[in-house]
Amino acid sequence: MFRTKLAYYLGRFSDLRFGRTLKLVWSIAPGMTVMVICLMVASTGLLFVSLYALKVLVDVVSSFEIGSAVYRQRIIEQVIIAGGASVLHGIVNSFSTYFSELQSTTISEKIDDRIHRHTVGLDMAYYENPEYFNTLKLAKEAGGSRPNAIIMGLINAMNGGLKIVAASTVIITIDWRLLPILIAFIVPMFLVRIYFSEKQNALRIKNTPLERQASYYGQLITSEVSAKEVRSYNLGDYFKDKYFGIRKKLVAERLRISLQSTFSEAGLGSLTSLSFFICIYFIAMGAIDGRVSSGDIAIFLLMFPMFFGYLQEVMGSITTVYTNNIYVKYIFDLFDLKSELPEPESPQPIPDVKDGEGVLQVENLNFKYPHADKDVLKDVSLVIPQGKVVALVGLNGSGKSTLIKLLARLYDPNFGTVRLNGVDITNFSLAEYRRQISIVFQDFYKYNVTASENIFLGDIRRHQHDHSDIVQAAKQAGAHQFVEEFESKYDTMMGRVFEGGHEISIGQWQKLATARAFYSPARFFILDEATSALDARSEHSLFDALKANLGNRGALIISHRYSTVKHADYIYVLSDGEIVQEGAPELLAKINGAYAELFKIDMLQESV
Ligand SMILES: Nc1ncnc2c1ncn2[C@@H]1O[C@H](COP(=O)(O)OP(=O)(O)OP(=O)(O)O)[C@@H](O)[C@H]1O
Repeated sequence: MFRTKLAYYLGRFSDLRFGRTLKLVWSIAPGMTVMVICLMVASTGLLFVSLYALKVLVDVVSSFEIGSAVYRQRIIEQVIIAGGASVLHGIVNSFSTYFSELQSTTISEKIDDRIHRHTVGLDMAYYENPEYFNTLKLAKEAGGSRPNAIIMGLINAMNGGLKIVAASTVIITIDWRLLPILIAFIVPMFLVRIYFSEKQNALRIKNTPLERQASYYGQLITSEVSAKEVRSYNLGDYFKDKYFGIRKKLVAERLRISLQSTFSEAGLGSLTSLSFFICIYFIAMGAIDGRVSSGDIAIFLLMFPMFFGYLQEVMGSITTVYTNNIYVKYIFDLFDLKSELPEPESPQPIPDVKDGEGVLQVENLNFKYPHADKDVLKDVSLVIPQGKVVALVGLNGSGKSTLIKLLARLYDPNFGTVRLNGVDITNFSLAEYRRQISIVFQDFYKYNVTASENIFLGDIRRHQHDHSDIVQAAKQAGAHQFVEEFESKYDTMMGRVFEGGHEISIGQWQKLATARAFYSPARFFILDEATSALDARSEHSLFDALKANLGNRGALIISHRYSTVKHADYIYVLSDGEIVQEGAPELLAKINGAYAELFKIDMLQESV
């Protein structure tokens, strides 16, 4: 039984990702790592020089001969060596601590940066997958400290090993039998610690989905996004109970293992005292036989707690390496995830066409969400020419927003093609293509930054905030007037998350999001219910501005409002993922089809 467990844990060691972790850390801070190792070795060396000088000092004192000048000289020498080495040890130790902290901070910041960079590069399909969120959570938790903890664990284990070798040499000179006694009593403690550390880690990993659930409920209680609903429906206690229900279960499981571990440690701890007295027995016998000097006894009494401490240091470091390795796996698992949207090896430039001839085109598109079982889009084809406003209408769930995600290349279709100016968009670099399309999403994001920056985010490649363009975009989107009314105008912080911020209405947020899209250099605008929160006058002005400033750009608008879509140049009607009708608005209004069915009531009201 014990052998099977041992084989299991040793097997887990062979699974360590030292190579990859070392490479990762080395690529980030090579010089600093060398420096930390050198300082640690120097500090250990100095400690033992000081200890050895002390032992010699005790031996010299115990072989005391009154009035001997040589004797006096030797005492002074040993005191100077021991004192000097001890002072230097303290200084080197302080620098070693500082450089270790510097190294670990640099490494965790850089790994955190890599995790964020990698995550941003992953495509939307991962956001459909709870497994991905588990990996991301564990990787983010691990990223800050664990790779460095492995390296520090390895360095500490080496350093502790050095100290043990040095201390063993001293102990062996007293009586060689002391060493196997000490080791035999301490190794079981090491194995027990690894065993419980493994148990705690396995529990953490098993409970990650539950932890995510608990933190989701925690967020519902504390986040500003849910604050209104939680209060108006009195959901605070309801979610709090769910949150604490899960937390209670998680804490109870963790504490149960901690208690088992405490019992085992208490039992094994008494073995340590036993080992001390067995050693004392051998030393006392040695003293009677004249093999052990007073210096030996003094140094053993000094050495025993130190030796025990070093062994613990090594055991602790190996446990640290072992534990952290389990979590580091998730960083590498995350780094190994690749975007499933292929980028061409040599991307084509976006083709320029004559004014007014550019076109964004969808051909026979079929699409099913990953993990879903039915097609959301079926054989969809449509054309958005430059200089025109095209509308896409349909009932809730008919597939309009999904089509936009494909136009933004957040997903690739299962079948069919999206073309820009005649070229399949998979031939362009993803970033370059996405620059051609600016979208106001139905669930656009409210950035708590200044009004100016909210718009600037539409084209961050312009290195400096081009204020006149920002104002122009705000005017087109109808945002200029309300921004100008703030004391700090465009420098006013939006939202209430940060000091001095101003909350604005949902319609005003929507105008800022639309200004962001207008600020971008895109050739096509896509507005997914971008006017849903606008009052009738603002909506009318927005479309006037859109048409007036469209120039050679094309626009696709999605709306459930007749007042919006009736001004489009061309309309597509989507029903259950299929285009069921298309044509000019006035034409469709006359035909008794899906379009007329959608806007029957609006049309009637208008004709009254
Ligand atoms: N991430 C997803 N994974 C699986 N199915 C999805 C996902 N997002 C949307 N769907 C499904 O795809 C279908 C189309 O959704 P979509 O959001 O495109 O509709 P829509 O026409 O934009 O609706 P609305 O007018 O309500 O905005 C719906 O049946 C929806 O349940």
